[in-house]
Amino acid sequence: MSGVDVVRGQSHLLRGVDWTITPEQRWVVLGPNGAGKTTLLQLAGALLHPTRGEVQLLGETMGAVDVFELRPRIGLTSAALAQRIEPGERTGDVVLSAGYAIVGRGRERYDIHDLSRAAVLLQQWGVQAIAHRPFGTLSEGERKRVQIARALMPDPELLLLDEPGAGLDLGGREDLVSRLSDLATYLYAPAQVLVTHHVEEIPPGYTHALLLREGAVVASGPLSQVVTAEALSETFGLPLALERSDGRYTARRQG
Ligand SMILES: Nc1ncnc2c1ncn2[C@@H]1O[C@H](COP(=O)(O)OP(=O)(O)OP(=O)(O)O)[C@@H](O)[C@H]1O
Repeated sequence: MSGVDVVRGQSHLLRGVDWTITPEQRWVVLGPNGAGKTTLLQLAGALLHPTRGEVQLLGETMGAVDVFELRPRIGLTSAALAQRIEPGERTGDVVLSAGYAIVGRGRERYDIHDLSRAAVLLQQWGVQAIAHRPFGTLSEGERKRVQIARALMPDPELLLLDEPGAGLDLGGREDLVSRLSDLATYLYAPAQVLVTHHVEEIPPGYTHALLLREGAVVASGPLSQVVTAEALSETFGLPLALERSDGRYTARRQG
């Protein structure tokens, strides 16, 4: 992204964003409510065009490419997408049908490669035992893992995760962080962007961070240089103390 603005009416949702992601990088995007994180992810997911500036995705320039060709190359999970999944849909089919970029299993034909890839992903994300159950009967943690398995099904080149830790209990969060950490360090995994409000959710193995406040980038670059008490305090607008131990971060208000 180069000099990107997103403007709606009088509001600047994003202003002057410059951001480059290379395939081996794993980025965390941090910022308070309303900072523009979801808007940034929609740009990265070819779901939104910038008002000004240029967005290049997977070698294509937005505005000069058919977004319907680009979108299957990008895996995305978000609360908005999760709401579109039919509660009665069989969990295994939620993952399987992603190969066709549809929600729910229709009359498509799945070959043995689709079926075995879905089976591997269900197993990797710990939801194989509940693959027969309707999606609506799953816990929040199980749903989050199914959505990530679904996003990975088309073997995307870029994986975008919008607040996958939201609504999870401590055990669910820790399980998710550890699975995301495994995915981050897997050599053939896609480039990854994880949006979160909480430094506790940064998976070990993530390499870079972008901090957003009021639509503007406060800092971006290698994780250890960007996720600092000073930069986080500026981003969230309150004095914060930060600790790092075994690759995990914790933050609390200072004073
Ligand atoms: N179509 C729109 N018109 C006007 N303002 C909008 C529009 N869409 C989003 N906004 C505003 O833009 C700002 C950024 O929204 P966005 O959802 O990107 O933030 P966010 O960082 O993801 O927030 P949260 O952490 O609460 O999910 C918010 O103040 C939101 O109200």
